[in-house]
Amino acid sequence: MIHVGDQINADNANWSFSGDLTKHFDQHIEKSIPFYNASHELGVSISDFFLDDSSVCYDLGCSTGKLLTLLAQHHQAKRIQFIGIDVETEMVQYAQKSCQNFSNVEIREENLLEIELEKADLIFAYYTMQFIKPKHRQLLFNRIYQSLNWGGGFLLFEKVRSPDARFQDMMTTLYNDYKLNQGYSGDEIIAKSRSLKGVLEPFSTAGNLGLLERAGFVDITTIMKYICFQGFLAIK
Ligand SMILES: C[S@@+](CC[C@H](N)C(=O)[O-])C[C@H]1O[C@@H](n2cnc3c(N)ncnc32)[C@H](O)[C@@H]1O
Repeated sequence: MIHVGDQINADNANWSFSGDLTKHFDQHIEKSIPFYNASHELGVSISDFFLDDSSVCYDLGCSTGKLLTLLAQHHQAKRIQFIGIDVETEMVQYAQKSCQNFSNVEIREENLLEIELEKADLIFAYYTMQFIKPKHRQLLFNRIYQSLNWGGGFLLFEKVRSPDARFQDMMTTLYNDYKLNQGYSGDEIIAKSRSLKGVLEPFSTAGNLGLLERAGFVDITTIMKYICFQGFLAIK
């Protein structure tokens, strides 16, 4: 029997990266995040400044392994060790398949909150930290800083909140327009934002800079910004 409110509650605060989403994930994220492919391409170009033959490079929250395949292709001639980490079994299995032709790419099923990171020259976290509970987030930024070699880079892409309510209203409206233009219906947009309650928790630009600085980063720049999406490059 269906009770009043069942439908409303079905999509409330229950977003998950598991199950069927994996198969459509790349299409879904490309449609949902402006300049998503461009942000990957930029990351690959920037990696030239940090990676050499002996480097370790992490992709934290690697999902389907798309960025790792681009990186591994780009650096084919080098013996870089690429490590992707994701907590969702289906994502990990999908990523392992996508990356199976690259012997130097390893995908690990691990919770970022429970692992030790090896010394690395470059760490990517694209739209992942926003899913780490705020109470744990600083700890993870600290670990990222500690695991980087001196001169190593951290590429962080996040959805960001605005510095005040007027800007936030504008950005929400602009982003809703963007999603409508991408073919999402109003119902789909509302259902997704309801499902993300308490799961996706974006910080503002200043909030992210605070996390980076408290972790120890001094040299930080913005490499991309569009509506409510921002890419930061921090160098140790
Ligand atoms: C928005 S997706 C990341 C997209 C991906 N980085 C890309 O560039 O296409 C967020 C990913 O982070 C993973 N994730 C969330 N919390 C995690 C955690 N505690 N440990 C490991 N992975 C986590 C999710 O399973 C999901 O695959």
